[in-house]
Amino acid sequence: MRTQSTEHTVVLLLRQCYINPSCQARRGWRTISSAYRTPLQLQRDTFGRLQRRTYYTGRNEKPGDSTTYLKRTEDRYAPSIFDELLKKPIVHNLLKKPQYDENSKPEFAVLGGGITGLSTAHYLTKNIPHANVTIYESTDRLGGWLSSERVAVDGGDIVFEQGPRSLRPNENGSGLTVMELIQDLDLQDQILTTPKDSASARNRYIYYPDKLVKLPGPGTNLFTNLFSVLTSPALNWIPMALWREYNNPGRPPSMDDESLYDFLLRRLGTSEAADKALSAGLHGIYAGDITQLSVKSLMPLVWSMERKFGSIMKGWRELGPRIAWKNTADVELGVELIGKIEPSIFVRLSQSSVFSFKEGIGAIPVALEKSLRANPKVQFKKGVWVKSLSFDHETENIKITTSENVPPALYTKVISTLSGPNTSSIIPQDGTALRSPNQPQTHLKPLADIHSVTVMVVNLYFPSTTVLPVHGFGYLIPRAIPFDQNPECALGVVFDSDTIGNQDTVEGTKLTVMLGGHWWDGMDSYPESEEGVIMARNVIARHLGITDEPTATKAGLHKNCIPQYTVGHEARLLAAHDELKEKFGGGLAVAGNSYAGVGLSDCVRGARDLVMGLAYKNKKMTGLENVQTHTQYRALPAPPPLPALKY
Ligand SMILES: C=Cc1c2[nH]c(c1C)Cc1[nH]c(c(CCC(=O)O)c1C)Cc1[nH]c(c(C)c1CCC(=O)O)Cc1[nH]c(c(C)c1C=C)C2
Repeated sequence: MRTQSTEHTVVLLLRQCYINPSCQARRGWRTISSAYRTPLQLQRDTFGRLQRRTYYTGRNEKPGDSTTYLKRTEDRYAPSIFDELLKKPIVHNLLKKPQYDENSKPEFAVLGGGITGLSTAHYLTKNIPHANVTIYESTDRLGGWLSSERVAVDGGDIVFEQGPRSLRPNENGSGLTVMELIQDLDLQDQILTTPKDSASARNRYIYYPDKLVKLPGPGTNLFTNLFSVLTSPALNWIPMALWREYNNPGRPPSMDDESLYDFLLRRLGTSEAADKALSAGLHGIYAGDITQLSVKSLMPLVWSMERKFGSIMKGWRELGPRIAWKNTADVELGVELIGKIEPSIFVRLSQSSVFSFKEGIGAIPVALEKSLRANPKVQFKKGVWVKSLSFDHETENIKITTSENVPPALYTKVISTLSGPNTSSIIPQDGTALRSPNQPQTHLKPLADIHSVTVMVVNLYFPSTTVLPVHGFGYLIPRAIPFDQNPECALGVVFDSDTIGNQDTVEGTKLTVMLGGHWWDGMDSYPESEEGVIMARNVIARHLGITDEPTATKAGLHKNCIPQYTVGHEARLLAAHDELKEKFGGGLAVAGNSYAGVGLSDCVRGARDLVMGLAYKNKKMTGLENVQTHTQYRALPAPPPLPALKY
C-alpha cells in the first residue's frame, strides 16, 4: 500500500514536470539557441570563483505579454519557445488527425519478422485497427536477431541468449517506448531487474594489454578511480587528453562528419583514447571499427556540443549540473509517453541498471507474435521471401512479387524492416529483375551502401559458481590489444550470470564470448560452431584463467547482424529519403537497425515513430524524416534523481 502511494507520488511529480505549466522544472526549460540568448558570461564572485551569469531574451512568461525581458539564469525563467515545444506534442495528441479514413481498407505489408517488423505490425493494429497487415518473413522463425533458448543442464535448465540479453531503462523516448510496449503486451509479471548497486552495474572492465582493468565509475571510491587513471597504461592518457580537449579549438564550419577515431585524435591530441579505451566500447555496441564509424551518427550529443561550445568540456562547464543537453525529438516523445506508463512499471524499471524477462529478451517477440496472431486483421507469411517490389502506376500501390507461386500482391503501403542492402536488392532497375543475393540491384544505392558486420556469439555454462576471478558486467577488448593476446579476434566477454539473475533453475556461471565483428570484414568463410567454442574457451583461458570444461555450450554465427553507421551515414539516409519519395510516391517506408540506432529499444521506437507518423501526420512518410532531428539538442533542466524505492 505504502509502495503504491510512493510510486504514484513519483510519477505524478514526473508528469507535472513535463505537463503542468506551473511546474518549476517546466518553467526552467530553456534553449541555448543563439537566437534566444546572448552568449554566456562568466564573472568572478567575491571568493574569486568563476560564476555563470547567463542572460536570456524572449517573451515575458505572462500569457499574452510579448515584451522583451532580460532574465538571469538563476531565475529559471522559461522563454516562450519551451511552451511551444511542450504544447506541441500535447496538442498534437489531443488533435491528432487520423490519416486513414475508417471506411477505407488500407493494406499494409511489413517486410521482415524481426523485432522491428513485429513492433511495426503491433503499432499498426493499435493505431489503424481497420487496416489489414501482412508480415513477410523469409525464414521459419520470428524475432530475428533476438533469440533466447532454454537449455537443459544437470539438475535444471538455463537460458542462453544469442542476441541482446538485457535492456537498459532510461527515461528518454526509446526507453519509455519499451516500457509502453511491455505494458501493451502485459509482460510486467515476467520482468527481472538488476539493481543499480549490483556488481554488474558497478564493475566494467577492459582487457589491456594483458589483464583486466576496471573502468573508473561512480560505484568506486574517488581515490581508487584516481589511482587507476594515473597508473594504468590503459587509462593514464586521460588527464592530458582532457586538458587538450578543453583547450583545442572547435572544428572548422565546413566539416560535416568524421570518424570517431579522427574526432578523438583531433580533440584529445592522442590516439590512445581511441586505441586503448573507446574502441572497446564500440566493440561492445557495434562490434565495429572506430576508424570507420561516424561520430555524427553515433555521438550526436558530443558532435553538437563541439559545434555549440567549441569543446565538450567547455559545454559541460557552461551548462552546469542542473542543465541537461537533450535531444528535441526524445523530449517530445517523453512528454507524450510519460503519462501513459503505469507507475509500477516505470518506477520498478527506473530503479534498475538493466532488465530482462524470465524467459529472456525473446519474451518480447514471443508476446508480440501471440498478440498479433489473435488479431484476424493480421496475416503471417513465414518462409516466404519477397523477390521484388515496384510502384504500380495504374493503382498507385506497391506491387510485391514473392517466392510463393501466386500473382503479385498490391499494397497501399509497404514497410521494409529488412537491412538497407536487402531493401535495395528487391528494387528492380527495370521493373522485372528479381532479388538475388549475389547481384544486388543499385536502386536505393545509399541503402545498399550500409555495411554490416558478422558476429559469432558463444554461450558457455559451468556448474561451478566460483570460476570467475572477478565479478561484474564483463569485459571488452580494445583495438590496441597485442595480437598474441587475442588471435581469436574476440570483441568481449559478458558475465551473464552476474548480469541477470533468476532466469535459471540451477546455480552456475554463464558467460558469452563475442568473436569477429569488423575484424572479420572481407572474410569469405567463418568458423564452424565447434571451432567457435574452442576459440571462446581459449579466450577465457588466456584472459580469465578459466580452464574448466563447460557442461553446456552454444555457438551461433550471425551474418551481417550489426549495421555500421560509418562516416557519411546521415547524408546517405537523406539521399535515400529523397529517392523513396521520388520513386515510390510515399508507398514504401523503411525502419529497423540500419537507420537510427542498432539497439532493441531504438528499433521499437523507430517502428512506433513511423507508424504514429503514418497514422496521424502523413501517409507518405518514408521513415527517414527524423534523420536530422536526432542531432538537434536543447538545454533543459536535468531531471531530479528518483527517490530510492524498495521493491
Ligand atoms: C549480441 C551482440 C550485440 C552486440 N552489440 C549489440 C548486440 C545485440 C547491440 C548493443 N549492445 C549494447 C548496446 C547499447 C545498449 C545500451 O545499453 O545502451 C547495443 C545497442 C550494450 C551491450 N553490449 C554487450 C551487452 C551485453 C550489452 C547490453 C545490451 C545487450 O544485452 O545487448 C556486450 C557485447 N555486445 C556485443 C559485443 C561484441 C559485446 C561484447 C562483450 C555486440
